[in-house]
Amino acid sequence: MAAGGTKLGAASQVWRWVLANFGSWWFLLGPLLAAYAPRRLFQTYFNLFLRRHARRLLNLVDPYVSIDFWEGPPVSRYAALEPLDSAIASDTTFYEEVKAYLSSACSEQDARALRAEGAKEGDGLVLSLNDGQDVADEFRGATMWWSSVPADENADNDGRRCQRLTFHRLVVDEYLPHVRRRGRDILFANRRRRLYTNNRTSGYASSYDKTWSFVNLDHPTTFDTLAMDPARKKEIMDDLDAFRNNRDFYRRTRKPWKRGYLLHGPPGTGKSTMVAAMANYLNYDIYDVELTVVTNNNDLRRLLIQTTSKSIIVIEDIDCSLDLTGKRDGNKRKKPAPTSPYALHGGGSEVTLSGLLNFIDGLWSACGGERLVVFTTNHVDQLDPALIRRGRMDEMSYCGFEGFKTLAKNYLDIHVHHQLFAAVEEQLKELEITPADVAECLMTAKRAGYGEDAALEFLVEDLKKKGAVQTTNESEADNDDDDEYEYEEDLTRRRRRGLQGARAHGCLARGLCFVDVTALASSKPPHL
Ligand SMILES: Nc1ncnc2c1ncn2[C@@H]1O[C@H](COP(=O)(O)OP(=O)(O)OP(=O)(O)O)[C@@H](O)[C@H]1O
Ligand SMILES: [Mg+2]
Repeated sequence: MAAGGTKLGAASQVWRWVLANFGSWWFLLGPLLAAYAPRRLFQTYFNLFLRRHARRLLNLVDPYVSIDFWEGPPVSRYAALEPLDSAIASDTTFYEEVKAYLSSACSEQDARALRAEGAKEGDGLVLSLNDGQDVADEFRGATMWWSSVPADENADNDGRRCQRLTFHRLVVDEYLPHVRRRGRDILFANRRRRLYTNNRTSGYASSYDKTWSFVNLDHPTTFDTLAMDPARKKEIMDDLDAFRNNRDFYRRTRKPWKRGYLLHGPPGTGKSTMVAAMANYLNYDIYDVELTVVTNNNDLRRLLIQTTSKSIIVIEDIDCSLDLTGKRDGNKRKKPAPTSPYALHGGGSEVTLSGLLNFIDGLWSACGGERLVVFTTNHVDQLDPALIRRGRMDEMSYCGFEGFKTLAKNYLDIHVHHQLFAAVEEQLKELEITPADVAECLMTAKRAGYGEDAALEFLVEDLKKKGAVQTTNESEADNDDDDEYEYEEDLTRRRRRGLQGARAHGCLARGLCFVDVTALASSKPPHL
């Protein structure tokens, strides 16, 4: 934004006012003409002749045009200049985008009379021009003038307010999309984030069905409080940054702007926590898709098409919700058990993983959205390798010593080294334990009112006990492996073992891994 816009504009403002009102000077003749000519004749004369000539004269000397942006639904033809690819675009108007854009202009300018309003969502303040004020905005070397039109000038428009842009007509096609994008970013940053969940679908599309319900998202987890190896954490954050900042790359390569993750690991290793950290880091909404209440691929399509940009679409426990064989030749799912949620629809859900991936690739190639798709599972080995080419896979041992240090900071407020850390490190080397279990242990110590030393001693003792249980469980597991392989039985058995192991004894944690679901993100920015 150019500084000193009001000074620069004073002379030219007067001159523009004179020119802009030139046509209406002829109106001074109005009373005379009205006295001696019939009223209709006078009006025709005024409209067809004087105004047209005044306009021509004005065009000769003034290369500027102006556009008014009215409060309310979009009124300018420029509203359709680019696709509505923002989460807030669907429920905001061009006027609001302009106002948000000008709020940043106003705070940088020396405009003297501003109007402050609370943002529609969130706790932010939106500053806007007070009536009669103006600011100048510098864009690619050209100056744009914004002014707030006084309410009484808009008497014929239901008292709605209006922001007026005066500009050189050559730059409008680039400038207005820039204003919209920047305005949307500001509105987006000020909004309250949401956690959406899908409602049960009826099996046939109806305009009365409410597809998504939401609550405000207020999850405290950030990457700072996430217990994992710092180097891996940084890699993931860099990956997210690269995704967010590579809009042009995705546009240039005609790839849908999306990225897929598969988070897998035993219960309690932090998969859901990671999704919350991602949402907080990117400032995205979360769409938590419950596939078991989606009847078929049509309903799924309807669901996904209503998600907005800048969002994370999460499908938890795909091993429990989808046909994981990846077969593309029809529905190969086993007949659901009577107690299964699929049975609720009579014929069972027809949604398949391959159908989902195909749809996501196909449809979202057509809409330029900014979306992360995250799958979670406890049984990654059940996925068809053809569906998941492991372009990038980081395995992390869940509660490594570095992860533990984060938990010690979160739960015991220990920010520097402690003498008992060495003992904890020693135990963690021997033991595969989930952060959830370490966190639970520290919480127990906290609830008992232990100080730092006592809490860490309690943890070391607990880890020793869990180490002993883990050794026993592992030898049992070796015996189990000799059994004949049966998918259904194995799934149940391993789930039971996983719950007992990870939740009760903290064992068998092999770590959360990040795998690119390359069917979702078949093209990556070159630097990744
Ligand atoms: N890496 C971690 N960092 C910090 N806290 C963690 C981490 N992992 C787990 N926790 C704690 O354990 C709790 C359970 O973790 P979470 O629900 O994310 O596990 P999950 O892997 O999604 O388990 P499930 O497979 O059962 O869904 C969380 O509320 C959090 O407090
Ligand atoms: Mg979870």
